[in-house]
Amino acid sequence: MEVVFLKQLEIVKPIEKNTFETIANHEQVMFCNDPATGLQAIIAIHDTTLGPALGGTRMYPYESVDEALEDVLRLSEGMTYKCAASGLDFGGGKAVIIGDPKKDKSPALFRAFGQFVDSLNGRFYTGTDMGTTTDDFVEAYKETNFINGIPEAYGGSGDSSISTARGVIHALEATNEYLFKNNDLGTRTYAIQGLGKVGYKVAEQLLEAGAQIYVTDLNQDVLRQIKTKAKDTNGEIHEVESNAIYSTNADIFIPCAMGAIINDQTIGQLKVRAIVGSANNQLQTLNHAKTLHEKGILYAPDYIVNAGGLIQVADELYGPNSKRVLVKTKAIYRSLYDIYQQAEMDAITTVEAANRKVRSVLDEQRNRNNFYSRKRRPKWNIRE
Ligand SMILES: NC(=O)C1=CN([C@@H]2O[C@H](COP(=O)(O)OP(=O)(O)OC[C@H]3O[C@@H](n4cnc5c(N)ncnc54)[C@H](O)[C@@H]3O)[C@@H](O)[C@H]2O)C=CC1
Ligand SMILES: O=C(O)CCC(=O)C(=O)O
Repeated sequence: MEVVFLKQLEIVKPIEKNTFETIANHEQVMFCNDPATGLQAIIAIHDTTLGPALGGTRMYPYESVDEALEDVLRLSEGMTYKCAASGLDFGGGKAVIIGDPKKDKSPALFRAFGQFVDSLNGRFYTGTDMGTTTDDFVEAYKETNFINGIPEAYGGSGDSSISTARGVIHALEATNEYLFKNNDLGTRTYAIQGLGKVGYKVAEQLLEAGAQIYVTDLNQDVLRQIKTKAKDTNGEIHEVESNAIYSTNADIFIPCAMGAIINDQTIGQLKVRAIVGSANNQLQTLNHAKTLHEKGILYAPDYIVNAGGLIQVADELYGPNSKRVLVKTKAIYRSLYDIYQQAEMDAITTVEAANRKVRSVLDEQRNRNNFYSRKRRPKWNIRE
């Protein structure tokens, strides 16, 4: 027996310390592999202090597993902050599927993904993000109840990007009020990067308010559509080249595409007074918040601005109620305005002011997580 035991020990690989160091801030990371459908996905659960992890699933043609892992770790951590700052009883999680959303999708792939989500038995709820749509999650929903942001016809609350865009609009109003003492959207100019599910709706609402907007997207179809739309409004639209968006002479930059776009290469080009967008993880590093502060550019922390969709999909688990979602999304205005004021008062960056708020919410819940409180956590209306 002893020999067998030793032999077993010999074949056990040494613990890959670096992998654990990489995920050191996270509670759990799950690699999902289904050769039959080609599914390769990573689910990251950052922190469940406030409740089960919640966060969308992104599909993107990552060049390597390391790149996908880095993205999902950053995104899931951001969700912990977003849930805490929005006063939601959920923790931070996110998933990424490695693949090209234009070529690699199939109903079977999303059903397989749904099975992996189900295996977490309610530790993780998910729905759409960049590269995925509500239709994809109708497939996943066939395999698990832990899906949100599905169409109304399936008992869900529908497209969450509508609420995200609404939240961005409230954040723009709060920023205009803070900077210009006038929250009228139509009197300002805006540079929008990305006219996808969120950016397009923001652009539409700004045009309807009579604003002048500069837009860029890699997709020519959406550019054509928004220009046609502009003709029916009092607004004005100008298309700019992809990289020229950073140096556009506008009042506010609205990033609605990829993360890490505020970096050493772009920061020096910015001419705007503020950055207020939906993209997750806009700052490449925390140091970039300091640089923006020093340059006098007001930065609206992304996880405050883009919380509308999260508010909607989290609310769905109490039974969809669009009026309640509207009220909660409107609170983004006050929350952001308070962060601007707090940062000014304490002479800190807006990111630090928002992070302090998050830390106090998490600490408060940790104190409450005692022997008695565990049983009293909210019960969600999970669809059968
Ligand atoms: N959909 C939602 O409700 C939420 C989205 N977000 C974040 O907001 C951002 C946008 O999300 P969605 O609109 O859902 O994504 P989407 O995939 O529908 O749209 C992204 C758009 O950006 C364009 N794009 C990509 N790279 C670009 C570049 N370099 N220059 C210009 N345009 C570029 C794409 O062509 C596409 O039209 C993402 O960072 C996402 O994580 C955050 C919270 C909720
Ligand atoms: O907006 C959603 O559908 C889910 C929330 C989320 O993943 C996000 O806010 O990034």
